[in-house]
Amino acid sequence: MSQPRRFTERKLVLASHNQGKAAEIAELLQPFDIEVISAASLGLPEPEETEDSFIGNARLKALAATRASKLPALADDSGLCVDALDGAPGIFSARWAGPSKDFGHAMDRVLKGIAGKPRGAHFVAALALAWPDDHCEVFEGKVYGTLADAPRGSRGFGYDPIFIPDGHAVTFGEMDPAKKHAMSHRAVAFRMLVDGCFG
Ligand SMILES: O=c1nc[nH]c2c1ncn2[C@H]1C[C@H](O)[C@@H](COP(=O)(O)OP(=O)(O)OP(=O)(O)O)O1
Ligand SMILES: [Mg+2]
Repeated sequence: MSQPRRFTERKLVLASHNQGKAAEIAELLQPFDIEVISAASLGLPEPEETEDSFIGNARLKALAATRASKLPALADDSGLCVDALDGAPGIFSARWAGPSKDFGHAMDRVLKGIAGKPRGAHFVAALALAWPDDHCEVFEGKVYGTLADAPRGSRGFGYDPIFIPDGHAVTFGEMDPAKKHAMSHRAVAFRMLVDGCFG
C-alpha cells in the first residue's frame, strides 16, 4: 500500500454541520498550526449521506466540501452501533434523532429496543481528508462500551449520556471532555490521521 498523502497546507475546511462534533475536531486540531474554516461560515450545503458505510459517507462529505471551497476539507461520519440491534442505529444515528435533532427520543428508542438484552455497543468515527484534486485519505476509529439504563450527564452531544466506555464507570455525558477526547472513536481515528498525514 502506498503512503498516505501529507497535509502540507495551512488551512482546511471542517466539513461538519454538527456543533458538538465540530468543537471536538477543532480541539483535536488545536496543537497543529492550521487555520480551521467552518463549513457554515462558507455557507456550504449539507450533502445527502447516500453511502452505506461510515467511510463512504465521510468521503462523500469531504469531497463535496473540497470541491465547493477549493480548499482541503476534513469530514467525520460517525455513529453508535448497538450489538442487540444488529449494529443500529449505525450510519443512521443522526437520522434517528429526526430533523429536530431530538437525541432524547433517539436514546429512548435505543434503550427500549435493548430492554432485557445484552448492552454492548461501540461508537465508530470515520475521518476523511480530501484535497481539491479529489485525492482522499480516510481513517476509522472505534471505542467499545456498554449502554446505561437511562441517560446520565449533560456534557458532550448526541448519544453520549447513554454510553459507558469499557473500563470506566461514567457515561461520556458525565466525563470530563478532555478525557473523552483522549479515548473516543474520534480521537482514535484522529491519531491515525495525524500519523498518516500530519507526521
Ligand atoms: O462522540 C459522539 N458522541 C455522541 N454521539 C455521537 C458521537 N459521534 C457520533 N454520534 C452520533 C450523533 C451524531 O449526530 C451521529 C453522527 O451522524 P453524522 O452524519 O456523522 O453527523 P451529523 O449529521 O450530526 O453532522 P455532519 O454529517 O454534518 O458532520 O452519531
Ligand atoms: Mg450527517
